[in-house]
Amino acid sequence: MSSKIGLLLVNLGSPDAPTPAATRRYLAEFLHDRRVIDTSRWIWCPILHGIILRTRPAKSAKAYEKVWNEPEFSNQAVPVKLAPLVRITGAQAQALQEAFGEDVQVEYAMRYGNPSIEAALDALMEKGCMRVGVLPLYPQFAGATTASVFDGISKAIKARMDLPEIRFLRHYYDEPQYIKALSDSLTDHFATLDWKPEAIMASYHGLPQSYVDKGDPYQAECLRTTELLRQEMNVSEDYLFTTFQSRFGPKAWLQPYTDKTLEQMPKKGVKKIAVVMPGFSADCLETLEEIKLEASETFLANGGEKFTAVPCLNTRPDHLNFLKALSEQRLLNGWL
Ligand SMILES: C=CC1=C(C)c2cc3[nH]c(cc4nc(cc5[nH]c(cc1n2)c(C)c5CCC(=O)O)C(CCC(=O)O)=C4C)c(C)c3C=C
Ligand SMILES: [Fe+2]
Ligand SMILES: [Fe+2]
Repeated sequence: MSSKIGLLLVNLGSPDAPTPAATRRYLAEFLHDRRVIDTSRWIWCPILHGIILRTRPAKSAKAYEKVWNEPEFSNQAVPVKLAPLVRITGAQAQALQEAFGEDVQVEYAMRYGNPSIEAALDALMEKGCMRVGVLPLYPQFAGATTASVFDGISKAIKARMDLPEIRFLRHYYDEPQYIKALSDSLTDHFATLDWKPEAIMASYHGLPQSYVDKGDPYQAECLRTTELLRQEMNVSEDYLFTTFQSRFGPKAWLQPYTDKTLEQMPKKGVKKIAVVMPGFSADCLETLEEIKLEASETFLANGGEKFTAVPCLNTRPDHLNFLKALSEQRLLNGWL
């Protein structure tokens, strides 16, 4: 007898509330993941417990507070009291559920915090889904994100006597429909401006350089994403280029750094810039606070005149159509 089919969307996760206590719980789970921080626990745990978890939660909670209700949604069932990333991922899951109808049960989960992977898998199995496709919502593969979702799935099913059949998507950075949606999102966003960007910065979340040196394909996939977008838009390397944001700690991360590049651009004659963030499938702290609020200030304080952050693909119809086709073709094929 054929069982029901489940689709599980997974993204990174956020605190349950923009408070120091909730942010501390979230950061403690996140920053204990060896895929995220590979330093020996003898060295890392004293730093994490003694310094980071004492200082960063209050600072991060303030940052979350600034963007908690952004972007505003008017007509969705997912409550506004959730963080932007969780809310948008919930809205994506809801839209995909409506698009699939009875054929596929769609749930969403966060790698850290709530709703947990365990709860989402429980929900799918309770609905009788013994075939589950897992779609990590990271276009580019990284050990710290995609592989960590794989670990999260393994951990969630560890104590189960019975398992569903599970398929896992590794990345989708080079899918033509994704590149086209990015390009169209730029066109649509530029149509809302009364000025024309002189350059577009494609800013991706950073990663320690050492992870790439040990074989992580993330940097190459980010560079290729920008190249494909450049081809789609028919623009030059000077006009559309890659940088890496969200550096954490004293080690070298992937370069060029987004903030340092923004400081230099006005001196090089670029005074009007747009930033697109193709590595984020939903707006979150790193796009709304770090780029839309902080990076724009950096650019303007250094002689820039106009700055705009392009919204992530979020619940754009072309993004949802793409995620549906991607799931059908690369996860659920032969099951439907
Ligand atoms: C400390 C190491 C970190 C690595 C390595 C890292 C990789 C990485 N992260 C994302 C995507 C997101 N990260 C987000 C927040 C965030 N990231 C780190 C640290 C690392 N990320 C921290 C400590 C935080 C929390 C916020 C803070 O205190 O600064 C988010 C947003 C979460 C939200 O709630 O909105 C995303 C998304 C990728 C893609 C990646 C590697 C490629
Ligand atoms: Fe610890
Ligand atoms: Fe991160």
